[in-house]
Parts: sequence; structure tokens; C-alpha cells
Amino acid sequence: MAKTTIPHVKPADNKEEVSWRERFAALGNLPAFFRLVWQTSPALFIGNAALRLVRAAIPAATLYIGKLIIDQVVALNKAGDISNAADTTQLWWFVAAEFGLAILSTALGRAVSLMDGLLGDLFANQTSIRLMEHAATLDLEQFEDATFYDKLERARRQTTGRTVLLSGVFGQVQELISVGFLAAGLAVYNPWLLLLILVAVTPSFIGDNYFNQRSYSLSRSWTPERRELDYLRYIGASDETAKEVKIFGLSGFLIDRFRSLSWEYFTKNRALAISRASWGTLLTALGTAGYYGAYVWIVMRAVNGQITLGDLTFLAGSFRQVRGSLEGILLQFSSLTQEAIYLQDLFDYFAIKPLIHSPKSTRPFPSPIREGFVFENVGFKYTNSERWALRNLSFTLHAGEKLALVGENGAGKTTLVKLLARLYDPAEGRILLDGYDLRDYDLMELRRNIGVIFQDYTRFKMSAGVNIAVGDIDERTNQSRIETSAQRSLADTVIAKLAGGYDQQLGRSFGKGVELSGGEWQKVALGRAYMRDAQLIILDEPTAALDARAEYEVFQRFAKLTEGRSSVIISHRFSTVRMADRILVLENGTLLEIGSHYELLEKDGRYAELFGLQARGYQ
Ligand SMILES: Nc1ncnc2c1ncn2[C@@H]1O[C@H](COP(=O)(O)OP(=O)(O)OP(=O)(O)O)[C@@H](O)[C@H]1O
Repeated sequence: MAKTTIPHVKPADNKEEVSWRERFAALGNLPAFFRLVWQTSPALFIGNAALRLVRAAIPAATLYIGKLIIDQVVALNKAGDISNAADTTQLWWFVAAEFGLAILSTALGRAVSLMDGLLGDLFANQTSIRLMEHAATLDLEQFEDATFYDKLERARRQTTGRTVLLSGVFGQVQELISVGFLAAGLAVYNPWLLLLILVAVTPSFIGDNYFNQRSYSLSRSWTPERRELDYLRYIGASDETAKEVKIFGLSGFLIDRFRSLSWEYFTKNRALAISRASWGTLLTALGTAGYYGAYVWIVMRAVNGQITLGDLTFLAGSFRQVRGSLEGILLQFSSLTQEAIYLQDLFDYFAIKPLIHSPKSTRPFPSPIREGFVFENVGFKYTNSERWALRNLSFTLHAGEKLALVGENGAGKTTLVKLLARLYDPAEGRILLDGYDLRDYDLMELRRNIGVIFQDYTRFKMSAGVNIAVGDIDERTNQSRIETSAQRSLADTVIAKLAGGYDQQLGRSFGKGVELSGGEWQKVALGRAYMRDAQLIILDEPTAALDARAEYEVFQRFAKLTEGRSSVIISHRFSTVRMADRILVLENGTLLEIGSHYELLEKDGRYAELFGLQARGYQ
């Protein structure tokens, strides 16, 4: 992926107003933007620029030929010999030339918008890919941060509609060149006309800038609410939520929230749009008055015979076009700075750097792991929380050991697992692997050696085979490996019942997808653990949805299949937990007890209490 160096300005995240200085500074993003567009397709980029250049010369040329035609007609009239074929040859050549220019202009216009469209589509695709690539490098913690999500959301919106900016800037340059030609013609007659035009368009330029700024600020400050609106629209009409929305009768509640939030946004936008339209009309009228002032002056000169009729049409036409083009340029300029500020959001997102990464020089990953993982006084706090999720945690997960984590909801079990996989780094203390800090190893290699199935595993709306293969996606075409993994996790019996077998689309979102039961999904997800040839396998409540027989079978197999490897199991079922070599009991993020099932029963502490509670429940 090509590297892009960027941000020039950074409007503070929730700031409502964007100053003029910031708007101009945001234009500094344009070179980086054009680099991205150039990388998208150099051929389309050059083609587009070249065609626009040619097109820029057409208006002045057309007007000038128009002037020649009129002067010629007047001259022929004066001579009183319009029927003389020899004298009209030149006239018809001029007409033919104007006709040719008109055709050329239309053809070029079509070609340019075709190229804009193609380039825009390609650019949107490539930016989406970059967006996903960058997301893959970021930390889990960054995804859990609401302001990050707002940035991501704004960046995502940049991936479409960027053709506006693209054709805007190209069009701007094209217009400027056009105006250059026309203005040169006007200046020859009277340079003051140019000044008059500039004065005439200034009020509407200032007005437009002001309103663009307000509209950007409004849209920016409403990013969280717009995200909420999207979310409400999604949960109000989605297969995933339909069940609960119906049972609990939530649609009224969701619609009310959507209605009030969207109405609030609409009214703010409407107020802005109305005042923009009113001021726009007034300020443009000022410009029109300026134009007619100049027009009167030109007409008077023609009446007095100071300029020819051809000159009159050329000047009036040029004047009208220069005014229109200048107005367009200035208007575009203000929306251009607005687009450039939006662009800042995209670049801001790309500028977010992950905090968890591999060190410059890495230590080779032990194969096999000899000593195991050692937690030394580990503490961790989520950024958006005041509480320590884990604190003063010290224990060893020996190589080849089967460790179970037990604790009440919120005790910190999942957090511990996330630290092992370096989804987060400890805020205090450290985790060692075979004597060295986890941070000394290559991050990808560490993750390759650890297989984790989380309790909230993802149900990919893809084929059954892919849903297992995600455990080691490089092996997705290795059918026998997928099937073996499925047998080990009991997913094979689930898949045998599917009409499409391993190719069966799961989930109802696409085509002929079928939905699985909770336990069936869990068996499929468990298969991922066996796809991965990991040295440490972690199952976070992997059997919560399984029936008693399936759970028993899964663990019998799991014990056998993880022989010689380390494993961590989180479970609230003591029938599962007791099979572990040692059990670690967590409470409020701290270690309460650690030992084998029998040791802990003998100790008669919290584990014995919880075990007794559950056992009594079955009596
Ligand atoms: N992403 C997060 N951001 C902020 N706080 C979090 C986050 N994830 C977990 N927590 C908090 O950290 C604490 C430990 O959570 P953790 O998920 O590790 O508990 P657990 O023992 O796995 O619970 P359970 O048995 O319910 O799965 C909880 O108080 C929880 O509210």
C-alpha cells in the first residue's frame, strides 16, 4: 500500500466552528488527495486533465467566432450583395467552425464526465480497501472508543462521493483557464469591466462561504447522532433484532427515538437551508445588478458606433460568461475548502496509529513453549472505565498445562485472555513468555500461536466451511483439514444436515442462507480452534449453548486433542472446570485462589462454595 503523509489541520473533535484559517489550511490536503487519485489510475487522471484543458478554450473561441460571423453578416448587408456566393464562403466557414466547436464541446463534456465517474468509482473502491487495511492494524481498544468510531464513520463517508471533490477541482482549473481567455478579450476593450465583475460576485462568494462553513460544522457536530440514527434504522429493521423487537414490542420505542432525533437534525438543517436560500437570492441579485450596469455601458457604446455589432455580442457574451464562471469558481472554491475539510477526516483516520505493535527487533517465538506464561503483578484498566478490570495478578500458566478460569460475571476472566493474546497490553506489571516480555515477540507470530474462541464469537454470514476455516484462513481450501476440525468440534454432524454441506451459506442475510441453533453455531465456531495449529488454545465459555451430552463429548475430545499443549478454559460449569489441571478463581479482577479441583475443595474457600452451590442445584 502506498504511504501517504498527511494531516495539516486538525479541527478539535467536537468543535462547532471551523475558522477561515482552518479552511484555507485544509486546502493543504489537496496534494495528498491528488496523490491518492493519481495512484488510483494515472491514465484516467492524465486523460481527464488533458480533455478539460482543451474544453477550457472552447467558450472564448465560440464567442469570438460568433463575433466574426456577425461582423461578416453586417459587412455583407452593407455591401447589399448577400446573394453573391463568392463573398459568403468565409461566412459559412465561420458557421461550420462554430458548429464544429459545439460538437466538440459536447463530446468532450461527455468524455470528461465518463472519466470522472470511472475515476470516482475506482477511487471509492481503493479508499474502502485502504480503510479496511488500516482498521486491521488498529488496536481493539481504539475500536471501543466512541470518538474513534466517529472518526471512522466520517472517514467511511469519505469513501463515496469523492468525485465531487475530484471533478470540483478539475472543473475549477478548467473554468479558470476559460475565464483567462475570456477576460483577456474583455481587458482589450476595457479593464474596468473585469474589476466590475469581481465586485459583483464578491457578496455571493462571501455568503456561500459562510453557509458552507455552518453546514460543515452542523454535520460534524452531529456525527454521534447520525451514527445513532443509522444504528436505530438498523436495529429497527434487521433480521438479527426482529425477534426481540417483536416480542418486546420495541418498534414504537425505536421509531419514536428515530423520529425525534431525525426531526431535530432536520429542523436545524432546514433553518440553515432557508437562510442560505434567502441570502443567496439577495446576494446574487446584487451581482446581477452589476452585470446589467456593465451591459448598459456596452450597449451605449454600440449605439454610439464606438464598437461594432460583433463586438457588442462578443463583449456581452464574454461578460455574461466571465461573471457566471467567476461566480462558479468562487462558489466552488468555498465548497472546495469544505470538501478539503471533510478530507481531513479521512486523513485523520489514516493518521491513527496502533499502540500495540511488534518491536523493531523481535525475539524468535519458542517452539515448543518450554516454561509457559508468567503474569507478574499484572494490572489493566479499560480506557473508558475508572475501575481496574484486573489488578495485582501473578500466576504461571505452565507449558502443557490445562488451566480453568472461574469467577463471577465481570470478574476479569475475558480480560485476562485478551491480555494473553495482546489484544491489550497491561497497564501495570508484565506478562512473560519463556522468560521474556510478550511485547518482545512478533505480534503476528504470537497471535498465530494462540487460538482463542471468544464467547461472543462472530457468526460470519458465509459458508459453513469458511466459518470453520477462519481459524486459519490461509488453509481455507484445505478441505480435509476443515473436515477434521469439524469432526473434532462435533460440527460435522451439524454440517451433515445442511443441504449444501460445507458450501452451505449460513445466516439468513444472503441468498439461500440457513440459520443454525445457538449450540450448532457454537460447534461450528469451536471447529476454528482445531483449524489452528496453536500452542495455546483458549476457549471462553465455549460450551454454554451446548446440551449436556455434547458438552461432555467436546471436553473429552478437547482434553485429548490438546494433549501436550497449553489451554485455558473459561466456564461457569463446574463439570467442565474440574477437568482442568488447575483452576484459577478470580474475584473483582484479583486472584483469589489457584489449585487443582481437589486442592481447592479441600481449602474450602470460594471455589468450594461455588462448586457446592452448583452441585446442590443438581440434587
Ligand atoms: N471493552 C470494555 N470496556 C470497558 N470495560 C470493560 C470492557 N470489557 C469489560 N469491561 C469491564 O471489565 C470488567 C471485567 O470484564 P470481563 O469481560 O473480563 O469479565 P468476565 O469475568 O469475563 O465476565 P463474564 O463471566 O460475564 O464473561 C467488567 O467490570 C466489565 O464491565
